[in-house]
Formats: sequence, structure tokens, C-alpha cells
Amino acid sequence: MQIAVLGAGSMGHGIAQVSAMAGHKIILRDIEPELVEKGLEGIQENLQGGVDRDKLTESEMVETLERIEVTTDLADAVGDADLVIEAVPESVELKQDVFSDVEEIIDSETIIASNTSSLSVTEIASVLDHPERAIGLHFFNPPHLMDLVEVVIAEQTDNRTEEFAVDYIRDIQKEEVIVRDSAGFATSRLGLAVGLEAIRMVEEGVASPADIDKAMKLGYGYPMGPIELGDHVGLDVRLHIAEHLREELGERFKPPQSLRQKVRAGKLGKKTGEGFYVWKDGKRVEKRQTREENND
Ligand SMILES: NC(=O)c1ccc[n+]([C@@H]2O[C@H](COP(=O)([O-])OP(=O)(O)OC[C@H]3O[C@@H](n4cnc5c(N)ncnc54)[C@H](O)[C@@H]3O)[C@@H](O)[C@H]2O)c1
Repeated sequence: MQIAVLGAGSMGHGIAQVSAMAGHKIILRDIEPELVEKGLEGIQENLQGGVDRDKLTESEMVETLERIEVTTDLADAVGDADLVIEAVPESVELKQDVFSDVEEIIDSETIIASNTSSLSVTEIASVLDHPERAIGLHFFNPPHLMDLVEVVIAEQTDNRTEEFAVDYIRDIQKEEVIVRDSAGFATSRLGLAVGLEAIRMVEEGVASPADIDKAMKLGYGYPMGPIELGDHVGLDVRLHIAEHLREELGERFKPPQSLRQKVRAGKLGKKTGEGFYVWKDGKRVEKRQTREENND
């Protein structure tokens, strides 16, 4: 089928790539020529990496790239699309504008999906004349390596749209989970609950961040401990999501004080060189931390 991907940033170019690899024709749209070109370069790099690691052949790479067109023109992108997936920045107003603009161009059968990671798909879809064709498709970063897609069912989503979305996800070799549209979907809500409790345990002096992370890795088989994951994602991002979930779901998502303090101090994790851990050149600097040190 033909798929329009709107936004060629971190997620958009990855979604375009995995869809093209499954044989679909893709039109990738961003607002500036440099941005679509950058997205396309990202796809080329990922595919070349796959060829280098013998994950795909040179000719599969070439065929995949031949299935991708880029444009800055919305009508060119969505005019003949069977599925439109938006991956523009995380703002309700922006996504609503994109949805309404798209609906003016597409035909009545086209499905419109949002890759939002935290916003209400129901609210985004509310601007449509036919909101029953809207759905959330929450891909994970980077889409070419992450198998999961949360299929988010808005209040208005009908069965045809849900079935269409599930068929598409399976077709591109991803695994779906079906989630009713509610704050944090399934992943962020549970991931954050563990992450916030881990920070509270550090505050209470139960164990050091390193020991909490080690406990969950060795005891529960987590690939990465909850505190280290927070440093990876960015503590500002974690705080923002916690505030949103607190507003929607209640006090159990109240952000711990030490999380707020780290964000106020600009200690945002890996990207600033310090969060709950110290980071150098993208790697955790190992130092034996005592519980007292972490109560600062
Ligand atoms: N980055 C992640 O880890 C991640 C994971 C899952 C979901 N998401 C969600 O995916 C969406 C995109 O995130 P991202 O990290 O790719 O952002 P990004 O900033 O990397 O990319 C967004 C792109 O959209 C473009 N854009 C802005 N307005 C546009 C418009 N009207 N039409 C087309 N393109 C437009 C921007 O120029 C930019 O290139 C957000 O909703 C985000 O919450 C992000």
C-alpha cells in the first residue's frame, strides 16, 4: 500500500524505513527540504549498517530506497495514501492542525495514525469530521530495532481502523499490543511507576542507584535498571511525563523531590553529563556510590 509519513525526524524516518522494508511505497514529508534530506540520509545510514552486519543484502537496500520518495508538499504526500502516519513534534495543537489539513485532502477510506507517545489520541482525533478512522501507532525508538508498537484505540476508533492497523503492524514484522487511549498507554505508565518508585527508594536510603539497577537487571531480567533508564531518557522528560500522569491518574505519579531538584540543577542525565549517574562520552562513569551520597 501507499503510506505517507509526516515528519522526517527521529521517529518519522525510522517508521518510513521499516514500512518500505516490508514492501510499501512511502512518501516522507517534512516542512523543509534539508529536513527531508536529513531523514533520507538517516534511512540510508541505517540500511547501510544493516548491509554491513549482513542483516540485509545490497539489492534489498537499493529496492527499499527506491520505494521511498520525499517531499515538502502535504498534498503530494497524502493525496494517494492508504495510511497516513504523523510523527511531528509532541503538541496537541500541532497534531490537530496536521490531522485537519490531512483530512481535507485524503479520500474517505484513508486511515490517519498518530505516533504520539503521551498525548490523548481521542483529543487529537476530535478535530476530524470522521474521527473513527483515527488511531494511535506508538512506535519505539529506534523503529528499525524495536519490535513493539502500541496500537492506541481512541474513543472514536472503529473496528475497521483497528483491524487495518493491526494488519499493518504485523505486515511490517512488528508486534502489537492493543491499548485503550489513556494516559501513558501501557508502557510509559508502568515504566514510569517503577522509575519513580526506584528514585523514592534512593531518597529513603534503601539502596544506591547502582544497586537498585543491578537488582532489577539480575533479579528481574531488566535489560537496563530503572534509574539508569531515566538518565538515558532524560530526567526532564521523565519529570514532564510524571507531571502529566499525575494530572491524569492521580497522586501515585507525584514526582519525587530529588527528581525535581536534579532537573532544576540542569542534571538531566546522559545528555548533560550528570543525572543520578555521572556520564562521560556517552558512558556511565563507574564509581562506588554510598547510600548517603545519593541522598544529597
Ligand atoms: N523520540 C522518541 O524517542 C519517540 C518515541 C516514540 C514516539 N515519539 C513521538 O514521535 C513524535 C515525533 O518525535 P521525534 O522524536 O521524531 O521528533 P523530531 O523533532 O525528531 O521530528 C519531528 C519532525 O517533524 C517535523 N515537522 C514539524 N511540523 C511538521 C508538519 N506540519 N509536517 C511535517 N513535519 C513536520 C519537524 O521539522 C521534525 O523534523 C512525537 O509525537 C513524539 O512524542 C518519539
